[in-house]
Amino acid sequence: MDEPVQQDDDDCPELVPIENDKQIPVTIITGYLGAGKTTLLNFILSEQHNKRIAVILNEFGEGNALEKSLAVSQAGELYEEWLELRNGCLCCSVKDNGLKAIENLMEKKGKFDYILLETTGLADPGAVAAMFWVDADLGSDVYLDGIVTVIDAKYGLQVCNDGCTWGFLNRQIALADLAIVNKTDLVEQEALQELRDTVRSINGLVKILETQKSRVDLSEVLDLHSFDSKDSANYHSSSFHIFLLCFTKQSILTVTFELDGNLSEDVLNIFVQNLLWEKMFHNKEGLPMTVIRLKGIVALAGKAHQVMLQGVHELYELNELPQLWGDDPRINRLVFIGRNLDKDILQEQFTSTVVAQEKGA
Ligand SMILES: Nc1nc2c(ncn2[C@@H]2O[C@H](COP(=O)(O)OP(=O)(O)OP(=O)(O)O)[C@@H](O)[C@H]2O)c(=O)[nH]1
Ligand SMILES: [Zn+2]
Repeated sequence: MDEPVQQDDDDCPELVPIENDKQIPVTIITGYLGAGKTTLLNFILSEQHNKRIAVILNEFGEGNALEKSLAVSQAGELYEEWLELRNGCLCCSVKDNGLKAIENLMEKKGKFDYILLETTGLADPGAVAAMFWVDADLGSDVYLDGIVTVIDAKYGLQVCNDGCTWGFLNRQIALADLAIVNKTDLVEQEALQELRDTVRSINGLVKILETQKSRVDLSEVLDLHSFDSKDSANYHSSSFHIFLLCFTKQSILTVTFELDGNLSEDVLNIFVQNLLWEKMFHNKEGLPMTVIRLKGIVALAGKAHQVMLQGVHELYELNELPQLWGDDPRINRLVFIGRNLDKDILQEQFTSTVVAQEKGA
């Protein structure tokens, strides 16, 4: 039976929305820096699903413009809203921004029937998920369908065992309904088994899938209804309570800069290898800069297309994008996330090696 529809007195008749009392499922996609979240999101969007899917990206640091352009360039005409985290501390900032983003989405309700929310690699999914619980009490238009945590098969264990970052991934695994162990092409069976055991030891209930390029069967990811029963709701909200404790990002910093001009691919490779492999650059305290995640759009000499730079720990790749520079200024935009980063030194190194060499050539 239909519930009586409540209407405001001052509603103009023609503005009354088409009745749509169906709640929209939200899947939270979480996982450490560079694990393959955006790859999963793009894979879901490109698969046959007969759903109109909205995407919300959760932002860490200052790399907004770049994150946006990366998402747009990869996923084409998807609809986006942005969650911005000013200081990187989710529990302090996600709630208001998050609800606002959802409200904005709600205004466009009817245009889509599923929401995918990618959190930053340093997000506490508990804080993000709790946002939906709060709202659920108020009779929300959305419901949390499930939390999916993407884990890097190569670097997952390293992160798990590293005291500094231990917390992020463990929280992400602890709260997951589904764990996707991605990048299985980069590891041997033995390492994979060790990772599986670690995931299982953190979360005894989680379903574990193994993927390359985050290719999953959509039925394993969407419409999980993980939180449907009251019992599981109670179980989860009590864990949210624990995970909502405020924690800082410790020494992980984001550095972004933009520089115009064409870069030589060879010299760029040398810079990236010096940074990621040789750990050649140091901050003012003399500590080596360690990059966990590197992203960029670069203009390579002689190339009409934009080129995307992607790095995760020591691995990196350069890929030509479909986008042409055209009349746009050829500006290189770079985002570095890691420890002991110093913007001035990094930018100066980049300029003196990559940009200067190119100019001198
Ligand atoms: N070798 C290999 N690389 C992969 C695989 N899946 C994704 N990648 C690469 O890993 C890098 C990071 O992928 P993203 O999907 O951007 O990772 P993310 O988790 O969204 O990254 P952040 O949002 O920055 O935390 C990209 O260069 C991908 O091409 C995989 O199965 N194997
Ligand atoms: Zn991403």
